[in-house]
Amino acid sequence: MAGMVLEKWGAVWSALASLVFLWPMLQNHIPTGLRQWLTILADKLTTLFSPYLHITISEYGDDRFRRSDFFLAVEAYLSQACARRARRLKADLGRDAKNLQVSVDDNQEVTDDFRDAMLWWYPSNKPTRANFISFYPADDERRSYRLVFHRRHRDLVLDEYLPHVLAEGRAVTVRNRQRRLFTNNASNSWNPYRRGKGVWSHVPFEHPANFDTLAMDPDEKAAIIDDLMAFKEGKDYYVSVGKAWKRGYLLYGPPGTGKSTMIAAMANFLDYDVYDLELTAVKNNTELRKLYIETTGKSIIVIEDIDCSVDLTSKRKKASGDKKVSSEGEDDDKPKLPTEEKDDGTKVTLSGLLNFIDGLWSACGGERIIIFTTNHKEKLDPALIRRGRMDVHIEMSYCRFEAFKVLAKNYLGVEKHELFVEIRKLLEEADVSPADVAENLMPMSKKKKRDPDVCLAGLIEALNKAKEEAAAKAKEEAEAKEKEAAEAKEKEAAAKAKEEAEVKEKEAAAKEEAAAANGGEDQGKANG
Ligand SMILES: Nc1ncnc2c1ncn2[C@@H]1O[C@H](COP(=O)(O)OP(=O)(O)OP(=O)(O)O)[C@@H](O)[C@H]1O
Ligand SMILES: [Mg+2]
Repeated sequence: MAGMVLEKWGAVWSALASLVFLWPMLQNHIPTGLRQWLTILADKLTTLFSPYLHITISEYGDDRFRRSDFFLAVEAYLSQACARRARRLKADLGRDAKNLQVSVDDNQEVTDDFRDAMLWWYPSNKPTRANFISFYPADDERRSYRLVFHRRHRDLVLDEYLPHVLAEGRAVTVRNRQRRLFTNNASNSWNPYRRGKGVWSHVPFEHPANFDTLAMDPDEKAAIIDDLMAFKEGKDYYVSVGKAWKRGYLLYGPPGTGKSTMIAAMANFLDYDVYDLELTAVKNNTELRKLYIETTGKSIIVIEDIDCSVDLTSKRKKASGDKKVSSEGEDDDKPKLPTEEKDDGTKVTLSGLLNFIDGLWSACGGERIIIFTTNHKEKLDPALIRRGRMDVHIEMSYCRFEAFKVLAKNYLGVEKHELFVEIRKLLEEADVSPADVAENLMPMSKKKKRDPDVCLAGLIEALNKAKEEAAAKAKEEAEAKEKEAAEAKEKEAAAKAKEEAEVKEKEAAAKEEAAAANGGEDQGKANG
């Protein structure tokens, strides 16, 4: 008996299973017209009986290139502004990892009211490719939010509520923003699922540098701050002159003069994210462009030691000639690029980099600052650093007295000291980097114990040493030059003497010949 019942149910299950299995095929056999009509009918019935309207906001727009700003705003709005109304919350450490941040849990519906209108938000995760297994969820999940509301609130929602959500969401994002330091290099090594995708990985940006502690000429510093302010608030200006909202800075100078520190100070001053672009890790121009598109607005893109990253010098003709090939040449196995570039082990070309800085793509997505640093400005291709690409050239030079005063104030808390006069003189005579000066002012040994007298005396000693070394080096160089000059002179003299001897020899030979000829003539005459 039990067996019979089981058998019956078994039959029902298998019938159901085959229906489920066959449904997609059956669907194909219903004529398209009928199917459309059925869909419309179903929609009509729903609208007739359900007074609710739906709006869907999906993560990626139609272009599928960047995440939709509106989606991000909705996410922020829901996680913050509506958190109190949700039942399931999640908590995390917020900005600076100090305060707790509570937000709506994933997949939790949220109710909101706006001017007495009730609205419901439903999040959804839709896999884009159902039969594709990936360990990296962000890849094949497409998220969206659905907003449901009564149709009598239609105008209210479209005209007022959604703009309100956008504005509020953006404000929340700004408030909660933990500034980040991105790199394109780490992604290739530590996360195997992202290997080779050319995306950025990030850590919180926590560099403490700021313009107050940056040692340099006060006037130059003020000019830079002015420039940054003008940039930050210059949106309308850039629109009015028809330029992309971006600015390039070239920081050049010897090692240890504060180039990297300056970048951190700029980022802290502007409250921007930093993208540290490691050019040697970029495969080709296409990847470079991809990296650029993935950066967000309000960011500083940095390429440190640009002269060392890729050999971009003196290849411009070659590179721009190959512009088309290289910008589309993603295929690694096609040896289309010039051989010099292959030697570097990298295929980012100068033209690719120029496009990166001010090509059409560079205007996508908000304000950006691009900074190059180098120790050898003269090695760079003029095209790369011409105004318009690198708008401001900032020289970070050796420590002079004005810069020293800032360091003394930071490290020792002194603004005046009797030793300053001597230090001033020595700083004019010796080229030392701020990093060296700072090292001398930093009382690491217990003996110094932050005693300004001891530290400054130590600095004077170091400066004197640097001066002597510089003098010795200069002397050595001068001697070498002299020696070279003397050798050259000697060589010249020898060459001249040889030449003269040769000339003399030739002359003598000519004379002899003439004499011989004369002798023959005389003899002839005598014979005649
Ligand atoms: N102008 C400066 N003001 C304050 N501190 C400085 C300055 N220059 C250098 N320093 C100190 O020296 C250290 C090294 O400086 P930084 O890394 O900025 O030099 P850099 O110019 O980037 O050198 P490199 O060319 O070798 O990259 C920093 O930790 C910083 O504390
Ligand atoms: Mg540096």
